Amino acid sequence: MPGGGQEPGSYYVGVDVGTGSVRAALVDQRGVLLAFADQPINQWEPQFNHHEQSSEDIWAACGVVTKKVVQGIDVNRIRGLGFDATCSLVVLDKQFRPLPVNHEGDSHRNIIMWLDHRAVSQVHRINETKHGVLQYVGGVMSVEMQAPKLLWLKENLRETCWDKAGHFFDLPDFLSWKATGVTARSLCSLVCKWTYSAEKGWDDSFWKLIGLEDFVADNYSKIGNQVLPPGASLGNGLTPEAARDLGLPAGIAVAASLIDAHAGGLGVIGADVRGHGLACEGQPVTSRLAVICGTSSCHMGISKDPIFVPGVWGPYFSAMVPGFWLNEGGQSVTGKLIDHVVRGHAAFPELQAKATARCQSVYAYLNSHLDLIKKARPVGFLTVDLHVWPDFHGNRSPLADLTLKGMVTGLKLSQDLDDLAILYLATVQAIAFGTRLIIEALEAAGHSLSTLFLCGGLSKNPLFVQMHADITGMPVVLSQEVESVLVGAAILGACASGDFASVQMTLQPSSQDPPPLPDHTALLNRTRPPSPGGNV
Ligand SMILES: Nc1ncnc2c1ncn2[C@@H]1O[C@H](COP(=O)(O)OP(=O)(O)O)[C@@H](O)[C@H]1O
Ligand SMILES: O=C(CO)[C@H](O)[C@H](O)COP(=O)(O)O
Repeated sequence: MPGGGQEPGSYYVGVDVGTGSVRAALVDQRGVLLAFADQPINQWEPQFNHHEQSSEDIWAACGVVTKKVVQGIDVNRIRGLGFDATCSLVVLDKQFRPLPVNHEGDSHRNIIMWLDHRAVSQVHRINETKHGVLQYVGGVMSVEMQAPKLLWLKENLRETCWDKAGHFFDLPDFLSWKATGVTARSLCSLVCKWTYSAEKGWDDSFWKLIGLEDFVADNYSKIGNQVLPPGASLGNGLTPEAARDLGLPAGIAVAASLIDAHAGGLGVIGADVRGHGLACEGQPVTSRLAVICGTSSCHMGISKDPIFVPGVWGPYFSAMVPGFWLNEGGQSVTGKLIDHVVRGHAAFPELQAKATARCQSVYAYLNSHLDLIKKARPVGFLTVDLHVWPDFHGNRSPLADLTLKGMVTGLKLSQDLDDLAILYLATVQAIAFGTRLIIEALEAAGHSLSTLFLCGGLSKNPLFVQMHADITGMPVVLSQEVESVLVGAAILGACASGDFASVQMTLQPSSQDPPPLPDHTALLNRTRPPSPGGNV
């Protein structure tokens, strides 16, 4: 992190709220991760395509992990705190108490999760308006964004939720409010999920046209009328109450947040790759595509000028890297799809027993099993007769069609461990081909990409990484620090503390010591796609 005026020995805390768990890290001023903790979080699926969480559960999990990562250190050296989270919708009443987002009236479940697809009719009507704001979400609004979910609440839970609601937050903004009492929203969440424009603000005509004129009438106080760039310092920092909840000192700087994919993008896209002979070395940062792979995969490409890519979210100005436009491609289920396919297979109990006996994860076992059965052929050739279409939860990009479903062709009557391993491989390949389609759409619209930077839980799977390199034909860079999303969150805390002037400063590779944050080393993988044997 060049040019930082930080005190020696300063620490920053990053908190990352993913779909399945909350993670925290203690990071030093060089971007080195000193401590890590995670804690699973609850999810409810009361009916098909309804996915809910609890903001109280999530806040409690934040406290568990932050207390763990600061154990045994001098907490007075902690200078800043940053949050990132999934782009789920949190609903609170006028006194900031949770409100139910379900027909059961269970106010503990007050979050409509990002992957919830209940608002199909609402998003269809929004897209039929062809309003100008849709140009900035790839031409088609996704059912996973907030406007259709808000309309669903108004049309379906008028008395129990809508009429009582005082505050609708994106989850990253809920966390920064909970920590500071400041209701300001991050430019990242409002631009990417709520149709806010960094240049023009809210568009009254959009909200009136879709039947949510209520927000215009109260000057957007329920969805945010104070907007700050990610990394900006909020109010007087951590409140005494939040400090007790999190086990951190009151008054430390707290940053305006980022969505999780954007924190991951920030954590990897500025990596210092000098000396590895990569195509992107010496090239502008716009030649890099960050791919954040967890429950979903998000493909983050930046540009100096706006690029309109049909079916790819954005262009969003300053939503991830200040001063740059962002296009965000995505696949709604990737980690979740692999888990679904593997766990649902008849041979899964056998796989689990064998992996446990070897003290391995099921994925490490499957990867070594594929090595055994590939015989003399490269692993990619095992799927010549088995193909997966991976849109089990619709297609986010570039087809932007939520009605699409998954498909498998080439099934046989046998269901043994070999079959499971090959189906798993075909699924991973199908996901990688989905990434290739997104890259092709980005490049057709004007992006010029040469290198992938992967992070997130799936980037710990060597087969997933290798298939992405093979199928896209691009080198893949993995960060030395595997928890790059958390490094992104900690960067926010470092900026809010004033130790670093801007988020952008942390991205400039420099020859000075200490090295830029994050402290990356490139791990390279360059292979060409196999011509036969490709999946799909
Ligand atoms: N070591 C690993 N090997 C293979 N897959 C992994 C590994 N670690 C995590 N994953 C996969 O990554 C996905 C979760 O990634 P994560 O970034 O934790 O998700 P989220 O942020 O959505 O909670 C899961 O599908 C999980 O199976
Ligand atoms: O829409 C997104 C980012 O814009 C993400 O898909 C969503 O936030 C979930 O992320 P994850 O898969 O890491 O849990």
